[in-house]
Amino acid sequence: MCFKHDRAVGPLIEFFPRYCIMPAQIISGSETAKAIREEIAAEVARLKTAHGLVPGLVTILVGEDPASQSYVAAKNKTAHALGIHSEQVTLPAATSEAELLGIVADYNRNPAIHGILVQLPLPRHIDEAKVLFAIDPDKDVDGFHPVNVGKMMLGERCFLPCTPHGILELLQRSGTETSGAEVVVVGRSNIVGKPIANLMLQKRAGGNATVTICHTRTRDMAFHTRRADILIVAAGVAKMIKGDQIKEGAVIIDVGVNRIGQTESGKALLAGDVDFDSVVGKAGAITPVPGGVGPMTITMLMKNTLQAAKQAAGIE
Ligand SMILES: Nc1nc2c(c(=O)[nH]1)N[C@@H](CN(C=O)c1ccc(C(=O)N[C@@H](CCC(=O)O)C(=O)O)cc1)CN2
Repeated sequence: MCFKHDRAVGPLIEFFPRYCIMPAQIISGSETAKAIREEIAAEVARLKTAHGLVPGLVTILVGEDPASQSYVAAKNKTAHALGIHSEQVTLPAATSEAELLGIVADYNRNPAIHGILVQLPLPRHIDEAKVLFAIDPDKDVDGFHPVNVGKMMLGERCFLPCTPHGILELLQRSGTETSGAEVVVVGRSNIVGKPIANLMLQKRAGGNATVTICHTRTRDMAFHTRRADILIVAAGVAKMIKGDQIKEGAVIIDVGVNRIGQTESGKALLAGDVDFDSVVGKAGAITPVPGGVGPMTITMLMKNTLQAAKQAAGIE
């Protein structure tokens, strides 16, 4: 016997026999993001009244990738809704590396802009590292500059990359105990896999866990994923983790946003890196896609922009 992952059935659970499959708790990124955004909006309003300070963000988009266009639009819309000044620079795909570096240099000098975000991926002819390294580390609200990456590794105060930062918040606010837990990260990207593994390891960042990182060359992936109390999947492969690859009661953080088709109304049909339907009856808790980690990424960008503005103004 089984039933849907509908929280409305919660009160009925005690009447079900023990062999019933309990659905996982849904860790809602949309709800958590909403709560954090309210906190940010309140602080932005306070800064304006008390200090005449308005945090400023610039988003730079090169090319016409539809997903990137929608993420950048969402970033600007969210900034606006929270009272953060935002500017969008949209450049053709043929923009040269030198032109882009020139624009970054201009914003490095612009006192009204506290945060600079260059949307990734960049067209192939542009050296991504060169552009990210050109951003002033004090305005690097993506947390991708080596100064911030190094500080993060050392547990120093810095801008944390937005997706891993969002995952930390989701774990903390959902009451997930990470200290001493077996955490398995699937994926080793610079944006998610490497930083979240590092943060989960660190005592200071709140992780304090035992961490394993799996990747495309890992020989027996399921051997590792089945040991995880907390499984974080950022592999970019739709539905790759199935129910038989996880431990009963594990907390599953699904970072994947894969476009697997279209709905009847023409909207993109999304799937995570985790096969939600086969996992939800076995996991203790899970983030959905959409509505899980994604909304947290944009929210933590706003939090970093607020932090950048306060640091620039010398406000604690
Ligand atoms: N400069 C950066 N580039 C990229 C980053 C980043 O953090 N900085 N991360 C990703 C893309 N990304 C933000 O830019 C991002 C991805 C997904 C979402 C999101 O809200 N997803 C929704 C679904 C939205 C949809 O319909 O596609 C969800 O999961 O609910 C936000 C931001 C790569 N590039």
